[in-house]
Amino acid sequence: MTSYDHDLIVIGGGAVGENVADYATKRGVRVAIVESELVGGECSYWACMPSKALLRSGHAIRAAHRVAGAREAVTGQIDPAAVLARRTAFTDGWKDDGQVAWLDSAGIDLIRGHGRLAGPGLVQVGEHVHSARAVALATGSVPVVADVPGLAAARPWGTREAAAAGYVPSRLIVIGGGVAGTEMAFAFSSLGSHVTVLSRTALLNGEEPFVGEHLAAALADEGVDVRLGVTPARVERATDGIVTVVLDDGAEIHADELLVATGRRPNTDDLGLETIGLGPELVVDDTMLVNGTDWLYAVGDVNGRATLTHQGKYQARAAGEAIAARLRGTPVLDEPWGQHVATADHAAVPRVVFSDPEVAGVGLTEARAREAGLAVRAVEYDLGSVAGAKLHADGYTGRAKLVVDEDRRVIVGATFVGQDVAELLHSATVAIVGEVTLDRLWHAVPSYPTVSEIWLRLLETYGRPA
Ligand SMILES: Cc1cc2nc3c(=O)[nH]c(=O)nc-3n(C[C@H](O)[C@H](O)[C@H](O)COP(=O)(O)OP(=O)(O)OC[C@H]3O[C@@H](n4cnc5c(N)ncnc54)[C@H](O)[C@@H]3O)c2cc1C
Ligand SMILES: NC(=O)c1ccc[n+]([C@@H]2O[C@H](COP(=O)([O-])OP(=O)(O)OC[C@H]3O[C@@H](n4cnc5c(N)ncnc54)[C@H](O)[C@@H]3O)[C@@H](O)[C@H]2O)c1
Repeated sequence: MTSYDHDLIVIGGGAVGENVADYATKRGVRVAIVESELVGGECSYWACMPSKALLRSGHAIRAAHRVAGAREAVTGQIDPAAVLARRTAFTDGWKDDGQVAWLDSAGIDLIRGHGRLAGPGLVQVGEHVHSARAVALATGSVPVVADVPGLAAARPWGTREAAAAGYVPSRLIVIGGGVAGTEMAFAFSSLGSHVTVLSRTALLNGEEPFVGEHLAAALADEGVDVRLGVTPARVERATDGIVTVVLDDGAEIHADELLVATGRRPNTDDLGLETIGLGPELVVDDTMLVNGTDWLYAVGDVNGRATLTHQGKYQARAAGEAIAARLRGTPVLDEPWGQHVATADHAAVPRVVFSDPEVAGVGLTEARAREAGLAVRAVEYDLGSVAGAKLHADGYTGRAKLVVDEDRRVIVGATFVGQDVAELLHSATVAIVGEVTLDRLWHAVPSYPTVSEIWLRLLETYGRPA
C-alpha cells in the first residue's frame, strides 16, 4: 500500500483554502495547507476587509446627515488617520498569527512557501516534494492590468496598494468602473481625495441598468468626476510624481495617484499544471473536481465560477466534504442542491457592492435571464416611496427589481439599490434557492414600517392572478 504524507494538500491558504481544509478535517481527513504569503489571503488583508473598513466611516457620517436631528450632531469632518488606523486593525497589521493559531487549533498543518504540482498527487514546496491522495488548488486570482502605453512605468496602485494605503492622495484617478473601482472611488472621496473615475462603459455594467445610473449620480453628488465611455490612451508620471492620463479624445487629467481596477483572472501561474497535462484554464464539476482527473480540485477565485469570498467558501464547504466522502468511499451526494455540490453558483450568487447607495443583487439580471432563454417578466419599484425607507433616511433614493420566471412563477433574480439594502438581499437569496412561488410569497408578510415592505410593493406591481 502506498503511504502519503497527507490525505489532502490545499495549495493556497486564503479564506477558501482554509474552508476546504476545515470541512475536510472535520470529516477525519489529514490536511496540510501550503501558503506563500499570509494565511487568510487577499480578502483578509488587501480586499474585502480593508476596503470595507475604508468605506464604513463615510457611510456612517452620510447616514447621520440624512436624518434631521442627527445631522445637527455631526459637526466635524471625517478623520482620515483614524479611518486608516481602523482599517489597519481589521488586517491585524498584515500579520497572520491569529489565522495560524486557528489552523493549529483545527489540526491543519501549515507549510510555508510556493506550492507547485510535480505530478499526480505531488506538491513541490522549495526542495521538498509532498505527497497526498488529493490536492485542492485555492490560489485565488491576480489583477489584469489594462494595456495602456506608459501605465506600468507610471507605477499605478492596484487594489492592494489602495486597500493598504498609508495616506490619502489629494487627487486620485481610478481606471475601471467595475466593483472595485466604484467602491474605491467612494472610499477615497469620503476620505477627502478629489477622485476622477474613468470607465469605458456605464458603472457596474453587468448589473441592472438603473444600478450604474444611481451610482454615477451619487458619486457626482459627492464631487467625484465620473467620465463614462472614455478610454485612457496614454499615461505618464513626471519627475515631480504627478500622474497624467491622456484620454482617447485628447483630454488630460492630472493626479497624485492612479488606481487601476480593471478586473482579475484566475491565478494558475507557476502551478505546475503542465506536469499533469493540463493548461492554465481549469474546468471543474459541481464538486470542484477538475475535469479529466479524480484527485485534483480547484476552488474559489482560481476556478473563475463566482469570484466572491462567500461563494468561494460555499464551494469550499461542498468540496471539503466531497473530498472526504471520496477518500472514505462513502456516497458523494452530487444531485443538484445536494450536500457535495455548489449548485447555487449557477442560480443564486449574491453580490453586494458597498457603495453609497449600496447595490445588492442575486441571481440573474433581466438581460441575463433572457439570454438564457427564460420567459421572464420583470417588475421595478421606487424604494424611496416605501414608508420604512422614508423613515430610514430623509430623501431616501433607491430602486428595486424582481425578475420572475413566468413558466415556474418563481423569482430568478432580484436587485436593490439604496442605503443599507445589503441586509435585504438574503431574503431574495432564500426565495430563489427555495424556489418559493409568487403565490406563496404573498404570505411572507414584511413588517411595517421596514424597508422590506418593498417586497409587498413589488408583488402588487406584478399583480395577483384574477
Ligand atoms: C479590492 C477587492 C475587494 C473585494 N471585496 C470583496 C467583498 O467585499 N466581498 C467578497 O465576497 N469578495 C470581495 N472580493 C473578492 C475576494 O477577495 C475573493 O473572491 C477572495 O479573496 C477569493 O478567495 P480565495 O481564497 O479563492 O483566494 P485568495 O484570497 O486570493 O487566496 C489565495 C491564497 O493562495 C496563496 N497562493 C497563491 N498561489 C500560491 C502558491 N502557488 N503556493 C502557495 N500559496 C499560494 C495566496 O498567497 C493567497 O493567500 C474583493 C476583491 C478585491 C480585489
Ligand atoms: N463588494 C465586493 O464583493 C467586491 C468588491 C471589489 C471587488 N470584488 C471582486 O473583485 C473582482 C475584481 O474587481 P474589478 O472591479 O477589478 O473587476 P470588474 O470586472 O468588476 O470591473 C473591471 C472594470 O474594468 C474595466 N476595464 C477592463 N479592461 C479595461 C481597460 N483595458 N481599460 C479600461 N477599463 C477596463 C471594465 O470595463 C470594468 O468596468 C470582481 O469581479 C469581484 O468579484 C468584489
